[in-house]
Amino acid sequence: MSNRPLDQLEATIAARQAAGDADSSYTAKLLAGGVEKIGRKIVEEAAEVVEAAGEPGEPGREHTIAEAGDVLYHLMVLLAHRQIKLSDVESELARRFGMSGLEEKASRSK
Ligand SMILES: N=c1c2ncn([C@@H]3O[C@H](COP(=O)(O)OP(=O)(O)OP(=O)(O)O)[C@@H](O)[C@H]3O)c2ncn1[C@@H]1O[C@H](COP(=O)(O)O)[C@@H](O)[C@H]1O
Repeated sequence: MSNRPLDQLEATIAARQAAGDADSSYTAKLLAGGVEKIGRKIVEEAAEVVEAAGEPGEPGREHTIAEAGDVLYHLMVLLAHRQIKLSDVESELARRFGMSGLEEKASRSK
């Protein structure tokens, strides 16, 4: 098993999903709320990371790291809810390598 923190977090989320004990696990509680509850948290945390990124200096940088952690965690819970693996998202990102974001946007409007 990989010791990459994102892989370890994915495994923990999967274990909480399997146990389904919303009384002892925040992850299980979120999962029980479905797309609506998880999505609300992602939107909330996304706004917080953007706000933190606008804060100056090292405190702002540290705050941004903490809020980015919250966004990634909640996004991973949403992926687990939809039975999507981190590797599925990585494959999608790898597929885009070498493709300019501007070119991709232009190809969509053709
Ligand atoms: N990485 C995280 C993580 N990041 C953030 N959070 C939680 O996300 C919530 C952030 O929401 P807020 O700051 O808005 O706090 P809140 O107001 O209490 O949240 P709400 O009740 O409004 O949803 C807090 O409760 C945090 O504790 C996380 N909860 C869990 N994990 C990971 O998931 C693992 C399993 O956690 P449990 O499922 O709780 O056992 C943990 O060991 C961690 O590794």
